[in-house]
Amino acid sequence: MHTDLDTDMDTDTETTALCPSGSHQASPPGTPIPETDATLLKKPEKLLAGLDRGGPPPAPGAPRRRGSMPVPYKHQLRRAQAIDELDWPPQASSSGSSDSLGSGEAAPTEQDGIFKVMLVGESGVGKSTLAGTFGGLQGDSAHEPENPEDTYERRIMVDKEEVTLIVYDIWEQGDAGGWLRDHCLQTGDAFLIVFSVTDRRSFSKVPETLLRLRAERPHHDLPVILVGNKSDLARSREVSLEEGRHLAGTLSCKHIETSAALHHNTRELFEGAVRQIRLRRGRSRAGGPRPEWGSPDGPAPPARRESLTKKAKRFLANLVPRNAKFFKQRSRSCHDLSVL
Ligand SMILES: Nc1nc2c(ncn2[C@@H]2O[C@H](COP(=O)(O)OP(=O)(O)OP(=O)(O)O)[C@@H](O)[C@H]2O)c(=O)[nH]1
Repeated sequence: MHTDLDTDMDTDTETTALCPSGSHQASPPGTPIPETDATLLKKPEKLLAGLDRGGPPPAPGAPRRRGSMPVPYKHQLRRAQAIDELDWPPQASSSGSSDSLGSGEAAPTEQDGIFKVMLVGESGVGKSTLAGTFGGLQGDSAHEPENPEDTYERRIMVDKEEVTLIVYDIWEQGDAGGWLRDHCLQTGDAFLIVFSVTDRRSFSKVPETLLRLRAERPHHDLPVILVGNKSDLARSREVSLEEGRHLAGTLSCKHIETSAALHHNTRELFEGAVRQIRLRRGRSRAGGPRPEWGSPDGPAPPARRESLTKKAKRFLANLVPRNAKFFKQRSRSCHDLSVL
């Protein structure tokens, strides 16, 4: 059982700094900052603003969102969906700000300092609790936060560089979540697919979620981290560490186990997500070495006419690298979030 509270993001002022809401100014190193300084985006408008920050202008001809449309807030999702599905068609995959990450285009903008991380996964695996630990709430398995938020924004130091990390906990299960789920998949710079190590079903859903993600953003080299949460519940464990790592290796993802309740590895997780995004941004800016088209790390080949069956076959083949040596390398490093 892990009880290493040193990993608590909120207590480490040496590498983690917060700033007052909206100011985005770095705090001097070592300055203790109260939890309330974490920027909590409470208003739905802010959720949208965060999602769209630095995003592209709407595509010409795309229908504008009506002012009367209910905001896409977790708790208003059913209403939003009932209004009009066409109100927000998914953006063309090549146009999103995040989408340029894996395209190999060097376009450094202010967006470079903003990292959008999406928590996805089955219900009850601990997404909100993880988000809460990032946002400065106490992860306590005995108490649900009274007003859990959906989005948390903080300025943090990662490898001596300050970044704005926005963590979204907006993933919804079932039909009701369709609209927001699609937007979530289109917007994230990195994805944390959370499962509970005490719930094998949540683990078995991981490949499906990843397939969906990669299908949604086929041209992009998206960082994905499989997060085995609730590692503190040793006696109820149904998924071993090895199984988690093996799946991550097979799917060419990263893997980490966390306990949101004990704040174990939560800081490593969020900092690791930032590093994974940075590594890809750096690679695309440096112009190489880029992964080959169609490799699990790389973008898909340029558009060409291809039958659906061929596309599906190519997509599935990409999930499991053919080269055994490559596969071994990937498997070995899946738990190291500071390397590609
Ligand atoms: N023991 C333990 N309990 C946890 C941990 N993380 C979350 N929980 C508990 O698991 C339950 C579900 O956690 P949530 O954070 O609500 O899970 P979720 O994935 O956000 O669930 P949905 O909102 O339904 O999608 C809560 O009772 C949490 O307190 C953990 O690391 N260890």
